[in-house]
Amino acid sequence: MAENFVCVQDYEKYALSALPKNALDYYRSGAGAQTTLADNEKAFSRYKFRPRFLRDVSKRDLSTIIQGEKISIPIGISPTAMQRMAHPDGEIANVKAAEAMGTIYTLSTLSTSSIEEVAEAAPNCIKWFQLYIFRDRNVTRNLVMRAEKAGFKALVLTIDSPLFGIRLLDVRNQFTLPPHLSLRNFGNIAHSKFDDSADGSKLTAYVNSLFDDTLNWDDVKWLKSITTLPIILKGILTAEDAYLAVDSQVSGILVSNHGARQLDGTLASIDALEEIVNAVNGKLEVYLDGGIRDGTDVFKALALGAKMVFIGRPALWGLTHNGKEGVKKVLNIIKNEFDKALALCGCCNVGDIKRDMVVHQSNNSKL
Ligand SMILES: Cc1cc2nc3c(=O)[nH]c(=O)nc-3n(C[C@H](O)[C@H](O)[C@H](O)COP(=O)(O)O)c2cc1C
Ligand SMILES: CCCCCCC(=O)C(=O)O
Repeated sequence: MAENFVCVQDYEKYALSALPKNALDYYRSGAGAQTTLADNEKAFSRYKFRPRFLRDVSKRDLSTIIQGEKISIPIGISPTAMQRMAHPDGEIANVKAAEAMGTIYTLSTLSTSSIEEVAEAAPNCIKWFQLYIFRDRNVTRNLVMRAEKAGFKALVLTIDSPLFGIRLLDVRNQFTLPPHLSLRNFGNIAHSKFDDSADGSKLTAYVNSLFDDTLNWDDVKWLKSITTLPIILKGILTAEDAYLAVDSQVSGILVSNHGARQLDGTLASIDALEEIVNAVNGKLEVYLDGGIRDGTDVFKALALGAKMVFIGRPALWGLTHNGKEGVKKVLNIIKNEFDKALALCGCCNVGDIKRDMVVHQSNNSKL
């Protein structure tokens, strides 16, 4: 019963019991030994609050401005591929939930609903389109043109995936897309299906055959030259790359380790955040995803300098339970927890959140 679901973990537990193994393992797994997967969540608990009191927190406002657009909560949806494995309505349910909550939805290139279907389902949602760069640049160019035409407001270029991370569960399961589903952005062309004769994960074979592992900063320039949409670089984990992002005049950085699915052993994304925030020094907006499971995590990320956060798996768990309503409920749970954390730290809005309201447990004398 959804009424008994009071936290993200309740939805996760349900998904673990309800999803077929092929889909569940694909959604939940991380790369290699999955140390970063665990750390993405655990790392948040190493940051402690320094709450302020006696500040009248009776009137609160959770809204914020992102890329010039007002959103109701600083919690959006990150791109996750193939959402119809979780629920028959897949991306359509997810984007409608984001629309109902007044926040941003990011559609994956590898979606099981097309750009146009998603745009039509939620015309009032602020939608971003996540891009992978294909060897055949015309494929990517065509996706960009379609996203622009369909009213998407930004392009999220994933830079951490020139090739596919090793996810052992997918290799063992020989992961593939169920036969009734396809990658809907590619119509009937070969790109819409995996090659089932390949060994191991069929997604690995797909990516290796079509994605461009020569991806480099010139491709960012190229992308800028073919679009007027703001470009967000997803996957930056170091100050060095953050400086290059500023130089390349993109509009934002999403600090992310791809939900720990690409390279095991990177920093948890919350631990990488501050170095990047300091490097960009306000020259572009910085966001974070990875391991957000609770509204207190949202507060900590904002205190460390993120303008907003995004969730990947929690939305998939909500979707698995009951489509749009499940995702809405997950967003509402995190929203409510964030609202309480805000008030209990002495803040009325996101602008009140200050760096010194959070301290790393290893560093509590050096604020
Ligand atoms: C099942 C799954 C599929 C994903 N697919 C994509 C994708 O297509 N493009 C992309 O840039 N990131 C993808 N990601 C990474 C997410 O955008 C995001 O970075 C990550 O899920 C955030 O971590 P979280 O799941 O702990 O919230 C995927 C993640 C998962 C779990
Ligand atoms: C090169 C990585 C492509 C992975 C495609 C989907 C995705 O991002 C994920 O499974 O994670």
